[in-house]
Amino acid sequence: MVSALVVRGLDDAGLKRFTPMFATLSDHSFLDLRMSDYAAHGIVELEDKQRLFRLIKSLQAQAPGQGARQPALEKPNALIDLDENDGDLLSDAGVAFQLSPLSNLKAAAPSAGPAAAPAALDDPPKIRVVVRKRPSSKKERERGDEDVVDVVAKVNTVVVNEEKVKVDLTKYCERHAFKFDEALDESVSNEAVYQLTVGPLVRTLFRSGRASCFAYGQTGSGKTYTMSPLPIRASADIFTFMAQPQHRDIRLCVSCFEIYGNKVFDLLNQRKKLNILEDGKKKVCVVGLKEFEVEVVEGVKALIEEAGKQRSTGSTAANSDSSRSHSIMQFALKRFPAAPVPGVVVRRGEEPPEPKLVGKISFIDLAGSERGADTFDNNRQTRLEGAEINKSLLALKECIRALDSDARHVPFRGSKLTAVLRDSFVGDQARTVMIANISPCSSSVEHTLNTLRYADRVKELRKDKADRTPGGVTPGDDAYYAAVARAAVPEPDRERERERADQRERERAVERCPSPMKQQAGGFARGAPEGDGSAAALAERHDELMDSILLEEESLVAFHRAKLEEDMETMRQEMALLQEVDKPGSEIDHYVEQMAALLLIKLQGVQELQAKLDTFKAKLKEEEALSRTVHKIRA
Ligand SMILES: Nc1ncnc2c1ncn2[C@@H]1O[C@H](COP(=O)(O)OP(=O)(O)OP(=O)(O)O)[C@@H](O)[C@H]1O
Repeated sequence: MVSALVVRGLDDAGLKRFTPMFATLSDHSFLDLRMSDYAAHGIVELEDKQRLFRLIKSLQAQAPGQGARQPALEKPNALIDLDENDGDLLSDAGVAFQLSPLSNLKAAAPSAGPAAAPAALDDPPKIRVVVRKRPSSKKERERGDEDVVDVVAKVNTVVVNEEKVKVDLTKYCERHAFKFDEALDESVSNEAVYQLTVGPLVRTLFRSGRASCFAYGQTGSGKTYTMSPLPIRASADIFTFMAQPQHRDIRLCVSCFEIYGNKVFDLLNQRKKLNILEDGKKKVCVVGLKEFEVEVVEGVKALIEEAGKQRSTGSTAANSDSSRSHSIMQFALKRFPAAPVPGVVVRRGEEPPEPKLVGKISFIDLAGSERGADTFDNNRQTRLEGAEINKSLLALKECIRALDSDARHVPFRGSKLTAVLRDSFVGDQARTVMIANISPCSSSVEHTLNTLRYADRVKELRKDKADRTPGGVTPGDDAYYAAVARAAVPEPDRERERERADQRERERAVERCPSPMKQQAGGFARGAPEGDGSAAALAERHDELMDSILLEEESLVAFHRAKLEEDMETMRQEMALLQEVDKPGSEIDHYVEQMAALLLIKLQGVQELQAKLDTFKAKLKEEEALSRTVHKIRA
């Protein structure tokens, strides 16, 4: 007979009337029910099936040893109508932040709350890579855009069926299989996503944990849909922990900012531009970022809503509302010193100490991954943004790989994004979850493969390599998929492909360093392209140029600002000199000498600024010409 836990779960899921139908089952058999069994228990309506599926998933996710207990999933027939959810992210999030049926039960139990989670989740792995496939939309189905992605949840494998054409014009299907820590199909709810990703990280925050959760994928693959509910849901668990006596002095502080191009903006303070500085202890600070103390889930929800409104989007040739920025929401758990006793005067120098950071988690909704390729068409601004996106996604991958392989050096300086997330990548307490979002459609197959390759490479340095080797699939009812998962991509080919990509990345990384190699790139920028004039070679040179433009843009603006301050100082000295010369008995020789010195300073300043501007302008011109040439060759 099912336990009271399941009975309550059915009740909360709106399936109370079906409880008698499961009366003869044990909890174990209930959790192993497949969709084809539902009808035998009276569940025939689509909506009821969906509810039951989510309930089982949610209970499985929280059951001890859940990883091993996943039943083989059948391919659901587009249970979720994508269009019904369009534009309704926060209302979805609103549903998701309510505790799952199981969490409700836990909260009611004596050893309640997230603290009662299974021991296996007590020390989550350093990184987890999870893939989530979104359902196809009504529009996509209507235009016959086929679903080419199979998720074999039982073995956490994603299979992409890519249609190809031979030279004799016959069609064939190339299958690509990838294995991840978790492969989630279109029927998996946001609640289940939370339980499998961020949920286990929350407790670590109360033990000095530093966590980050990234949503990666092409535009429209479901990043925002996946990411928006996670902080809301996490805050519900955080508040439950905070209610425990040992955590009463801890408070939740929320901030949210955006990296757009290579600039940082506060999304909770009218998009105020922010600066990033590294202090003496190598701590990277986002200067002036506004932080809000929040006490209820609704508060977090309101802040997400506000940040969403402020998040900027740019228009591109391909998509008029694509997301071209990384948005980062941070939760800082801070321990506040006891409040001063009322009436007791605090003397100067005896102010209470600053609040102490206990734990931190960042939720990062990344820019559309395909935007990194926007480097040839469109206007210059879009090209520069594309280059910055490319650079940051590459740097991010390297940082996560370094974290996973316990590397001593974490290359967080590779981009603004990784620089601001530095503390998530260093130290024993750092934990990262990458959620790679994919579209099911045949029209997106190339981007889907790129996303899966990126996610695959993020985890490939893992020490426990056996854990990530494709295969190990038990033949049975999933024999077809098992065969595909093992045999689709021959391992030597994959190795060769990885080596080639590694080589390319290494070459680019060298170019980014301020070294003689870098100066060569600068030399190229000034001179005419030499040697190989093929599109690939030009594109590579264009990449280098973009990198140096991005770096120099910042230094040019900083130099201009510094010069302006110098000018103001010179002006003050000129004013003083003028006042002095007007006084009776002033020495004209002194005036002439001083004035000449000040003019020289001004002149040198203008010349230096002009030289920097000319160099920069030449690079812009060069970039423009090169991007047009590559675009033409490729068109
Ligand atoms: N798992 C899902 N279930 C149902 N609908 C989904 C799911 N994932 C995404 N969608 C829907 O797909 C559409 C695109 O999703 P979303 O806006 O999250 O994409 P995105 O990757 O954030 O795109 P962008 O990079 O442009 O911000 C939305 O209408 C969203 O509601």
